[in-house]
Amino acid sequence: MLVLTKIQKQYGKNAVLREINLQAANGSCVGILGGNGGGKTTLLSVLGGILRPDGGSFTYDGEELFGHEARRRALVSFSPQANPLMEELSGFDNLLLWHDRKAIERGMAEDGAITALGATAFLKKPVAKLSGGMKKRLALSIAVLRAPKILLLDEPTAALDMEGKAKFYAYLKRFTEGGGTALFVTHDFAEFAHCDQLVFLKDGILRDIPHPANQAAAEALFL
Ligand SMILES: Nc1ncnc2c1ncn2[C@@H]1O[C@H](COP(=O)(O)OP(=O)(O)OP(=O)(O)O)[C@@H](O)[C@H]1O
Repeated sequence: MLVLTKIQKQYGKNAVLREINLQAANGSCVGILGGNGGGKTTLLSVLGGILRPDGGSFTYDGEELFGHEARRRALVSFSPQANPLMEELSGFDNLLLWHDRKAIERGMAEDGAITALGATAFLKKPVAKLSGGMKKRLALSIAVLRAPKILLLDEPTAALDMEGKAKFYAYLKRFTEGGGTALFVTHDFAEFAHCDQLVFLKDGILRDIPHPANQAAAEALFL
Protein backbone atom coordinates (compact mmCIF):
# COMPACT_ATOMS: atom_id res chain seq x y z
CA MET A 1 0.00 0.00 0.00
CA LEU A 2 1.19 3.49 -0.91
CA VAL A 3 0.20 6.06 1.70
CA LEU A 4 0.68 9.84 1.51
CA THR A 5 -0.03 11.70 4.73
CA LYS A 6 -0.23 15.46 5.23
CA ILE A 7 2.33 16.27 2.54
CA GLN A 8 3.07 19.99 2.28
CA LYS A 9 5.11 22.06 -0.15
CA GLN A 10 5.31 25.79 -0.65
CA TYR A 11 7.31 28.02 -2.96
CA GLY A 12 8.01 31.14 -0.87
CA LYS A 13 4.57 32.12 0.40
CA ASN A 14 2.72 30.09 -2.24
CA ALA A 15 1.45 26.96 -0.47
CA VAL A 16 0.94 24.68 -3.48
CA LEU A 17 0.46 21.45 -1.50
CA ARG A 18 -1.36 22.19 1.76
CA GLU A 19 -2.29 18.71 2.98
CA ILE A 20 -1.96 15.82 0.55
CA ASN A 21 -3.48 12.56 1.76
CA LEU A 22 -3.84 9.45 -0.42
CA GLN A 23 -4.01 5.69 -0.12
CA ALA A 24 -3.42 3.48 -3.14
CA ALA A 25 -3.47 -0.32 -3.14
CA ASN A 26 -0.53 -2.20 -4.63
CA GLY A 27 -1.33 -3.09 -8.22
CA SER A 28 -3.47 -0.01 -8.87
CA CYS A 29 -3.31 3.07 -11.06
CA VAL A 30 -4.38 6.40 -9.55
CA GLY A 31 -5.38 9.08 -12.06
CA ILE A 32 -4.62 12.63 -10.96
CA LEU A 33 -6.69 15.41 -12.43
CA GLY A 34 -6.37 19.16 -11.79
CA GLY A 35 -6.19 22.57 -13.38
CA ASN A 36 -3.05 24.22 -14.79
CA GLY A 37 -0.85 25.33 -11.93
CA GLY A 38 -2.78 23.17 -9.45
CA GLY A 39 0.35 21.45 -8.15
CA LYS A 40 0.36 18.04 -9.89
CA THR A 41 3.95 18.32 -11.13
CA THR A 42 4.99 19.66 -7.73
CA LEU A 43 3.43 16.62 -6.05
CA LEU A 44 5.13 14.11 -8.36
CA SER A 45 8.44 16.01 -8.02
CA VAL A 46 8.23 15.78 -4.23
CA LEU A 47 7.47 12.04 -4.40
CA GLY A 48 10.15 11.54 -7.05
CA GLY A 49 12.87 13.16 -4.95
CA ILE A 50 13.33 16.21 -7.19
CA LEU A 51 11.88 18.60 -4.59
CA ARG A 52 12.11 18.39 -0.82
CA PRO A 53 8.74 18.32 0.98
CA ASP A 54 8.06 20.82 3.77
CA GLY A 55 6.27 18.15 5.78
CA GLY A 56 4.34 14.92 5.69
CA SER A 57 5.10 11.30 5.00
CA PHE A 58 5.27 8.93 2.01
CA THR A 59 5.19 5.26 2.88
CA TYR A 60 5.18 2.08 0.82
CA ASP A 61 4.11 -1.10 2.61
CA GLY A 62 4.70 0.72 5.89
CA GLU A 63 8.23 1.89 5.04
CA GLU A 64 8.91 5.65 5.11
CA LEU A 65 10.53 6.89 1.89
CA PHE A 66 10.96 10.61 2.67
CA GLY A 67 14.45 11.06 4.03
CA HIS A 68 15.48 7.55 2.92
CA GLU A 69 16.88 8.36 -0.49
CA ALA A 70 18.42 4.98 -1.35
CA ARG A 71 15.14 3.17 -0.63
CA ARG A 72 13.12 5.82 -2.50
CA ARG A 73 15.40 5.39 -5.52
CA ALA A 74 15.07 1.61 -5.37
CA LEU A 75 11.28 1.71 -5.28
CA VAL A 76 10.19 4.83 -7.17
CA SER A 77 10.65 5.91 -10.79
CA PHE A 78 9.59 9.30 -12.12
CA SER A 79 8.79 10.08 -15.75
CA PRO A 80 8.74 13.90 -15.79
CA GLN A 81 6.85 16.08 -18.28
CA ALA A 82 10.13 17.26 -19.86
CA ASN A 83 12.21 14.36 -21.19
CA PRO A 84 15.55 13.96 -19.37
CA LEU A 85 17.48 13.21 -22.58
CA MET A 86 20.88 14.27 -23.95
CA GLU A 87 20.15 15.35 -27.52
CA GLU A 88 23.62 14.64 -28.92
CA LEU A 89 23.71 11.03 -27.67
CA SER A 90 21.94 8.04 -29.23
CA GLY A 91 18.89 6.55 -27.54
CA PHE A 92 21.00 3.59 -26.42
CA ASP A 93 23.66 5.86 -24.91
CA ASN A 94 20.96 7.82 -23.10
CA LEU A 95 19.73 4.55 -21.59
CA LEU A 96 23.34 3.78 -20.58
CA LEU A 97 23.43 6.99 -18.51
CA TRP A 98 20.80 5.42 -16.23
CA HIS A 99 21.04 1.64 -16.58
CA ASP A 100 23.62 -1.09 -17.11
CA ARG A 101 24.01 -2.71 -20.53
CA LYS A 102 22.48 -6.05 -19.44
CA ALA A 103 19.30 -4.40 -18.19
CA ILE A 104 18.99 -2.46 -21.46
CA GLU A 105 19.48 -5.61 -23.52
CA ARG A 106 16.79 -7.36 -21.47
CA GLY A 107 14.52 -4.38 -22.11
CA MET A 108 15.19 -4.67 -25.85
CA ALA A 109 14.22 -8.37 -25.96
CA GLU A 110 10.89 -9.31 -27.55
CA ASP A 111 9.13 -9.30 -24.17
CA GLY A 112 11.20 -6.45 -22.69
CA ALA A 113 9.90 -3.09 -21.45
CA ILE A 114 11.65 -1.01 -24.14
CA THR A 115 10.11 -3.16 -26.86
CA ALA A 116 6.72 -3.00 -25.13
CA LEU A 117 6.87 0.80 -25.31
CA GLY A 118 7.93 0.72 -28.97
CA ALA A 119 11.36 2.30 -28.54
CA THR A 120 13.72 -0.53 -29.54
CA ALA A 121 13.73 0.22 -33.29
CA PHE A 122 15.31 3.69 -33.08
CA LEU A 123 17.82 3.33 -30.23
CA LYS A 124 20.82 3.79 -32.54
CA LYS A 125 19.68 7.23 -33.72
CA PRO A 126 20.83 10.43 -32.04
CA VAL A 127 18.04 11.83 -29.88
CA ALA A 128 18.23 15.14 -31.77
CA LYS A 129 16.94 13.27 -34.85
CA LEU A 130 13.97 11.64 -33.08
CA SER A 131 10.38 12.92 -33.18
CA GLY A 132 8.64 14.18 -30.03
CA GLY A 133 6.73 10.90 -29.65
CA MET A 134 9.90 8.81 -30.11
CA LYS A 135 11.64 10.88 -27.43
CA LYS A 136 8.75 10.27 -25.05
CA ARG A 137 8.87 6.49 -25.70
CA LEU A 138 12.59 6.60 -24.91
CA ALA A 139 12.09 8.71 -21.77
CA LEU A 140 9.37 6.31 -20.56
CA SER A 141 11.74 3.40 -21.22
CA ILE A 142 14.33 5.07 -19.00
CA ALA A 143 11.74 5.42 -16.23
CA VAL A 144 10.37 1.88 -16.34
CA LEU A 145 13.52 -0.12 -16.99
CA ARG A 146 14.44 -0.41 -13.33
CA ALA A 147 11.16 -2.25 -12.76
CA PRO A 148 10.13 0.06 -9.93
CA LYS A 149 7.29 -0.66 -7.51
CA ILE A 150 5.94 2.89 -7.87
CA LEU A 151 5.77 4.72 -11.18
CA LEU A 152 5.15 8.49 -11.25
CA LEU A 153 3.88 9.56 -14.68
CA ASP A 154 3.54 13.26 -15.51
CA GLU A 155 1.47 13.58 -18.70
CA PRO A 156 3.19 10.51 -20.23
CA THR A 157 1.04 10.31 -23.35
CA ALA A 158 0.89 13.98 -24.41
CA ALA A 159 3.26 13.45 -27.37
CA LEU A 160 2.35 9.85 -28.24
CA ASP A 161 0.49 8.76 -31.39
CA MET A 162 -2.33 6.20 -31.13
CA GLU A 163 0.05 3.24 -31.43
CA GLY A 164 2.33 4.74 -28.77
CA LYS A 165 -0.63 5.30 -26.46
CA ALA A 166 -1.92 1.76 -26.97
CA LYS A 167 1.54 0.36 -26.19
CA PHE A 168 1.82 2.58 -23.12
CA TYR A 169 -1.63 1.52 -21.78
CA ALA A 170 -0.72 -2.15 -22.35
CA TYR A 171 2.54 -1.59 -20.47
CA LEU A 172 0.66 0.16 -17.64
CA LYS A 173 -1.72 -2.81 -17.36
CA ARG A 174 1.21 -5.25 -17.26
CA PHE A 175 2.91 -3.07 -14.60
CA THR A 176 -0.13 -2.90 -12.30
CA GLU A 177 -1.02 -6.57 -12.84
CA GLY A 178 2.53 -7.31 -11.69
CA GLY A 179 1.78 -5.48 -8.41
CA GLY A 180 3.16 -2.04 -9.32
CA THR A 181 1.43 1.19 -8.31
CA ALA A 182 1.14 4.07 -10.77
CA LEU A 183 0.29 7.74 -10.18
CA PHE A 184 -0.81 9.04 -13.57
CA VAL A 185 -1.25 12.78 -14.25
CA THR A 186 -3.17 13.59 -17.41
CA HIS A 187 -5.48 16.28 -18.79
CA ASP A 188 -7.18 13.80 -21.11
CA PHE A 189 -10.32 12.60 -19.37
CA ALA A 190 -10.59 9.48 -21.58
CA GLU A 191 -7.33 8.17 -20.10
CA PHE A 192 -8.95 7.67 -16.71
CA ALA A 193 -10.49 4.52 -18.17
CA HIS A 194 -7.02 3.03 -17.54
CA CYS A 195 -7.06 3.99 -13.83
CA ASP A 196 -8.63 2.26 -10.83
CA GLN A 197 -8.95 5.33 -8.63
CA LEU A 198 -9.30 9.04 -9.43
CA VAL A 199 -8.35 12.13 -7.43
CA PHE A 200 -8.64 15.84 -8.09
CA LEU A 201 -5.93 18.25 -6.90
CA LYS A 202 -7.21 21.73 -6.09
CA ASP A 203 -6.31 24.31 -3.44
CA GLY A 204 -3.47 22.09 -2.23
CA ILE A 205 -5.73 19.17 -1.32
CA LEU A 206 -6.58 15.87 -3.06
CA ARG A 207 -10.26 15.03 -3.27
CA ASP A 208 -11.63 11.63 -4.34
CA ILE A 209 -13.65 11.47 -7.56
CA PRO A 210 -16.14 8.59 -7.80
CA HIS A 211 -14.84 6.01 -10.26
CA PRO A 212 -15.71 5.44 -13.06
CA ALA A 213 -16.19 9.20 -13.34
CA ASN A 214 -18.51 11.03 -15.60
CA GLN A 215 -16.89 13.78 -17.62
CA ALA A 216 -19.50 16.48 -16.87
CA ALA A 217 -19.16 15.85 -13.13
CA ALA A 218 -15.36 16.01 -13.42
CA GLU A 219 -15.52 19.27 -15.41
CA ALA A 220 -17.74 20.78 -12.70
CA LEU A 221 -14.90 20.26 -10.21
CA PHE A 222 -12.86 22.91 -12.03
CA LEU A 223 -15.49 25.64 -11.64
N1 LIG B 1 10.18 26.26 -9.17
C1 LIG B 1 9.10 26.98 -8.83
N2 LIG B 1 9.22 28.11 -8.12
C2 LIG B 1 8.14 28.82 -7.76
N3 LIG B 1 6.86 28.49 -8.06
C3 LIG B 1 6.69 27.37 -8.78
C4 LIG B 1 7.79 26.57 -9.21
N4 LIG B 1 7.29 25.50 -9.90
C5 LIG B 1 5.96 25.66 -9.92
N5 LIG B 1 5.60 26.77 -9.24
C6 LIG B 1 4.20 27.23 -9.02
O1 LIG B 1 3.52 26.21 -8.31
C7 LIG B 1 2.18 26.09 -8.77
C8 LIG B 1 1.94 24.65 -9.20
O2 LIG B 1 2.72 24.35 -10.37
P1 LIG B 1 2.76 22.87 -10.97
O3 LIG B 1 3.71 22.90 -12.12
O4 LIG B 1 3.03 21.91 -9.87
O5 LIG B 1 1.25 22.70 -11.47
P2 LIG B 1 0.59 21.60 -12.42
O6 LIG B 1 -0.68 21.16 -11.75
O7 LIG B 1 1.57 20.53 -12.75
O8 LIG B 1 0.25 22.45 -13.71
P3 LIG B 1 0.03 22.04 -15.27
O9 LIG B 1 -1.28 21.31 -15.35
O10 LIG B 1 -0.03 23.38 -15.93
O11 LIG B 1 1.22 21.21 -15.71
C9 LIG B 1 2.00 27.14 -9.86
O12 LIG B 1 1.43 28.28 -9.25
C10 LIG B 1 3.42 27.43 -10.31
O13 LIG B 1 3.54 28.75 -10.77
